[in-house]
Amino acid sequence: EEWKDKGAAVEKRREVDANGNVVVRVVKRGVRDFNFGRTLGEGSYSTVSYVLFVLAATDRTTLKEYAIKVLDKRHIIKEDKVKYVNIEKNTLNRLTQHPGVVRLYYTFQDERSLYFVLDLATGGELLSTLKRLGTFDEECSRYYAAQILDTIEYMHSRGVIHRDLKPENVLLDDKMRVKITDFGTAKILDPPRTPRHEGDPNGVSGGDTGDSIEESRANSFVGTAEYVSPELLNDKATCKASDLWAFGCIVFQLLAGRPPFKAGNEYQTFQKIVNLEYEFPKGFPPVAKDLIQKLLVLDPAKRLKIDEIKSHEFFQGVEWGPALWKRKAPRL
Ligand SMILES: Nc1ncnc2c1ncn2[C@@H]1O[C@H](COP(=O)(O)OP(=O)(O)OP(=O)(O)O)[C@@H](O)[C@H]1O
Ligand SMILES: O=C(O)C[C@H](Cc1nc2cc(Cl)cc(Cl)c2[nH]1)c1ccc(Cl)cc1
Repeated sequence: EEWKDKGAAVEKRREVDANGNVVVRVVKRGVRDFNFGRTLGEGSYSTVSYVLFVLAATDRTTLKEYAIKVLDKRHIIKEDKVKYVNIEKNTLNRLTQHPGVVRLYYTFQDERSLYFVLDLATGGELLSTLKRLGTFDEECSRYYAAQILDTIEYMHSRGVIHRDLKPENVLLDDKMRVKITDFGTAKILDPPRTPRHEGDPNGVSGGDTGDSIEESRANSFVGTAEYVSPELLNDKATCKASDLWAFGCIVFQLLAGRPPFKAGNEYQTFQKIVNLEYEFPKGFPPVAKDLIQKLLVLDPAKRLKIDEIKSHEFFQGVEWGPALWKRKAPRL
């Protein structure tokens, strides 16, 4: 069927030419500029998912490989998800300078679909690797946890709270390096319009701080049960520390092979979270246990900050910054 390409995206690239002059190359891309290949994944077609599928695709001009996420316009409008799509686009456009975030190159549309052209993460989901191996040893856990934490630090520095961090949303590239995805439910902390009252270390924004309807709708979002923070359950508030609660759950899960809070149904899982009901399996490494106990703290203001986590004994010997992304992934 002829895909009449309506809105090609335009990307401006600054390059240096043979004579050393900086030139700005305008790159226009649409559906017809790609050869579409294998299916990488299907949208979960759960309530939030408006994703039809994610396909591998090759740029016909540069032969570079991408992942192209195809969204169904009709479904988005019917499910009233326009806001999520535009949050995903705006968030990804703010997070372009870090190896740990799936990079967005172009967006375009035709009459039926919207397209996100993204980094291709050929290593699949961290969750799949974890399920295959059962648990990670300490060295592997440290490597993946460090890259995830470094990426969370970058997101927060750009005023973005992910709000749905979980092993399914941590993809791996061809060098088994972390690529965090799924920003449709992220929160962008725009510069405070009104002076926030003291004691808001992380700019907590909740339904009752007089947020606009839009924001309170965004706050009506609840992440994935096992990783939801107590503050979201108690007062519908999300803050940067909520991502660090999820981080604590992920570190636990890498070493234990299961998340700390898991019950027969969502309601029971939520009960365990707000009552901090979890226990470590026998033989759980004590240093990791100490770190997790300082992350899975009910009061978000009392949770370790990112700098304190980076200097925790669990990350002893980890070289933070660019070096972290140059080292070879430990053999799983
Ligand atoms: N950049 C990518 N590279 C490779 N595979 C990807 C990429 N983005 C997504 N996928 C695969 O496609 C699947 C669906 O994509 P995505 O998670 O964005 O949609 P979704 O509707 O949010 O799905 P879910 O709700 O299951 O997370 C993912 O589970 C992942 O396996
Ligand atoms: O910002 C842009 O580039 C323009 C559009 C904005 C936009 N146009 C839309 C049309 C529909 Cl039907 C639904 C949504 Cl969410 C839409 N969002 C756009 C196009 C593609 C993608 Cl992936 C996101 C947003």
